[in-house]
Amino acid sequence: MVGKFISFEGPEGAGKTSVLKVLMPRLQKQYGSQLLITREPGGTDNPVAEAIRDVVLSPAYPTMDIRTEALLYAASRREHVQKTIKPALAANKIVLSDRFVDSSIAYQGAGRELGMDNVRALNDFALEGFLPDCTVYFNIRPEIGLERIQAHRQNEINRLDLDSIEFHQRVSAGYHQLAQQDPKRIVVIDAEQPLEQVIEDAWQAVNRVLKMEE
Ligand SMILES: Nc1ncnc2c1ncn2[C@@H]1O[C@H](COP(=O)(O)OP(=O)(O)OP(=O)(O)O)[C@@H](O)[C@H]1O
Ligand SMILES: Cc1cn([C@H]2C[C@H](O)[C@@H](COP(=O)(O)O)O2)c(=O)[nH]c1=O
Repeated sequence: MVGKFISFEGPEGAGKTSVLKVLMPRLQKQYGSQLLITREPGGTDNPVAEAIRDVVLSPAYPTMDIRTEALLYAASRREHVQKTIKPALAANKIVLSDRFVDSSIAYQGAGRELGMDNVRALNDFALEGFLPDCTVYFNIRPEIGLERIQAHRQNEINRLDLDSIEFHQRVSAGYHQLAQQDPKRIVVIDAEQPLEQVIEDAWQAVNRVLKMEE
């Protein structure tokens, strides 16, 4: 098996974490220690990236400058790629990340209106051309995702969950633009379906990539 890097993307409450919880044991059964599940901001066993996560998601800094925020995400991603993702791929592991660079282009570029191309350029500096082999995009109307979060997660709302519906609509439009621009990499699944069906669609998308070079 050759190393593969897959990212999950989508607006708040799209179901990425719920799906990962189910896919993780299935994939572990098949690939054992060759599987690495990670997330952004931050990253598995990556203290620097996790420290940046604590700052960038903290509700303690509601007035953080939006360029500072974009730079922090990119810095955390650089550390994640260099110290966690690339070494795992070099060891032929499968790396599955809950969010990656498309989150920055959609949230900071489109949502915060820094410009998708500007945020892409910032991240090009951090990533030096590195991208996932496949990105599974959980497509959901932002209102539905936010409703799910409000219903289930009253106690763990982060700073971005508190942004306006207009912000989340711009994020969603940004993701749609990304999916149109890169249909070979970004697989769109309907995240408004019942969870069991979303799990199945994500499973198919992941397996399509993993089976390619077996
Ligand atoms: N297909 C679904 N139908 C109904 N409810 C769902 C579905 N998928 C997830 N949920 C519920 O929606 C809430 C948010 O799901 P989850 O945390 O998995 O989303 P997420 O994409 O990881 O969100 P975030 O990026 O904001 O952390 C959870 O309470 C979960 O139980
Ligand atoms: C990687 C990344 C993330 N974000 C935002 C998106 C979410 O609101 C939070 C992450 O928490 P979740 O539980 O995964 O939803 O961070 C962002 O704005 N930009 C990024 O690059």
